[in-house]
Amino acid sequence: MVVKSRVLRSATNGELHSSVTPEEKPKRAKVATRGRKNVKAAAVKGDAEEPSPSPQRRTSARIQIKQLAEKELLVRQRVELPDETDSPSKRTKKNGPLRSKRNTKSKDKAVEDKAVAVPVSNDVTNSKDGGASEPEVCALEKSTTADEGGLANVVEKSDHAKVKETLRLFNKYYLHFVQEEEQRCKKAEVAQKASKGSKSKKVAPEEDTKSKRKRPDLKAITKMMEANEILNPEKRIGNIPGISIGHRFYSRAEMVAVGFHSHWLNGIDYMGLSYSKMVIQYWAEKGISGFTVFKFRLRRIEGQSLLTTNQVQFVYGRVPKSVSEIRGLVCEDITGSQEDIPIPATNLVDDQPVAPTGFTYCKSIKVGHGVKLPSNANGCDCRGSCISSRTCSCAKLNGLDFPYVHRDGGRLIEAKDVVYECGPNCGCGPGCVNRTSQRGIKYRLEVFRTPKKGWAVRSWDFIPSGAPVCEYTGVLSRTDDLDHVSENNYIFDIDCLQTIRGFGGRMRRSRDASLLPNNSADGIDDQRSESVPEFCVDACSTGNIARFINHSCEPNLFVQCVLSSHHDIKLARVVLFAAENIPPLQELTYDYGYALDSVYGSDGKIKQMPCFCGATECRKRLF
Ligand SMILES: C[S@@+](CC[C@H](N)C(=O)[O-])C[C@H]1O[C@@H](n2cnc3c(N)ncnc32)[C@H](O)[C@@H]1O
Repeated sequence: MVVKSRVLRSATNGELHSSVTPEEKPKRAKVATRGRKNVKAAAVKGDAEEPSPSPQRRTSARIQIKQLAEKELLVRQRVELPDETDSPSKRTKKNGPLRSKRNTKSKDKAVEDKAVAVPVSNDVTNSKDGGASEPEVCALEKSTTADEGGLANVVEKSDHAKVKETLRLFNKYYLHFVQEEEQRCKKAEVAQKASKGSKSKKVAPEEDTKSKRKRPDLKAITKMMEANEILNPEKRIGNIPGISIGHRFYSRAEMVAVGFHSHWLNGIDYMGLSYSKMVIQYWAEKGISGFTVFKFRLRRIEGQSLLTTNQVQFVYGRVPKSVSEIRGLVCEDITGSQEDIPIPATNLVDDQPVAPTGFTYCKSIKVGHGVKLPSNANGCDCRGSCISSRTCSCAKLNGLDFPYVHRDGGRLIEAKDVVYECGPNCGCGPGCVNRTSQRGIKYRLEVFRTPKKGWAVRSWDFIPSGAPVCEYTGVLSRTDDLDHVSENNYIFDIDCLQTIRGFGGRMRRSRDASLLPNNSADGIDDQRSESVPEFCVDACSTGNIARFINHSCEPNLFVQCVLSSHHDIKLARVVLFAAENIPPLQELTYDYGYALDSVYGSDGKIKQMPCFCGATECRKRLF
């Protein structure tokens, strides 16, 4: 059997809610907010301070406006905004039709309406750069669906897919703007150095660029608002389709992207009086640190099931703090110290737990018999680190840009046909951003035993979208040479051309302007008939952690062909990247990319293998 490469697909499942019945209030209200980390917004602060049963204190409209303005000012001091004097109304106008529509009720109008604030949102003080900060766990309730099959399933399926797609789109925009920001900073740095050298005080880079500065996450959100790409733009009370309990958001902006928050800044949102029947009671109190704390007593929506602490906090389990804490440890390091970070194996499944055996760990590709690697390509002339995409010849191959951003040790901005990295003949050093996938494994991975899929892989660390996880290593072989092998579950065909063209039901990638140095896009299409992969990586007897990564119909990794030393796409390196923000302990998976009924046994009959990925959109078969 052949394990084939694949591209990303869609998301996780579920729905949510935010209310509690008055009787259940003290316990569950606490649960509902405790899962949300990094929470300093007024509504959530209320969590730390048990809602008081004392008489309700109403706050006048004037005071409410003042408090909101104070809060906004406070937040604006903590995050860098492009124009310090911009008023909220001015910003609304800038943000396009959708934003305008959603903000048609200004704060003043809300107060006129005697609007009831609803704690749709939480933290107002996210990380300064808006990047992957502390995750925010969805502490909301999964609603029960009366009809578990048929149509209901279809609706649910597409909701989850939409959430996943929206978050991926957001992360793509986000990384594009991160790149823009990194380039701006670099320019400013260079200009500053130049101005230090010269006596004239003509350049004031900080001042010069300050007006252009804006957080990449906010830019991404603005872009999505302008393009009407925000999911669930209408405010609502109750569950948001496609988001399950325990879903982790990694920035406030992600929550805005899926419609969980309607504003990236405000901690508390409001809805008109018509919704007042949902809020039993609200009041304001002085919190322990002097802030005004708004508290809300919400009514549980009819039919909504109970929410438990487990659902909110322990969806993925607990990350061990040391080797002694690892349950079911069967091997301390399957890599035999080859990787910088040990990879333990655990087995809590078998009665007599054993470690993975039958292979030799090898962190890099071994060139097999009958395979000759092409000579190294000419490199770029950059020094130290590649900075200018206009002068770096490797950047030119990537469509006149670097495919990675520096953030988090290097993240791929988006999946590409091929990524051209700097190689042995390049003038830059190992720290160059365009060598991101060559730096080895940087997350704490674990091989663990599953009941139905054999071994599997997960990470103890959060993995941000676009981060390289590992290369698929093994013996680089000719596919013809392995044709006679009947049972080998660890062969990865190097089928970049199929990936590029979207063959076999695969998602076609957006065409890269600079595709291959000597091949036009048409040239690649011409090779359609010759697209049977000539080479593969066989990880059966020799391989690395990638050989343990299972297939999923809704994967969180994607396969990226990378060329770093030579430029022969038939022998490209196969690297697995995070397709989305991956929370700790979630199984790492990619789509093996089999077309159904495409695998034949030695008897000439179609072979089938059941899929146990457990995804809502599972095809039920691997092939
Ligand atoms: C590359 S190996 C993955 C690691 C493997 N689970 C192991 O124990 O070594 C591929 C094999 O894992 C199993 N596998 C992977 N994903 C699966 C899935 N979604 N459902 C069922 N089996 C799966 C199949 O036996 C497949 O041929």
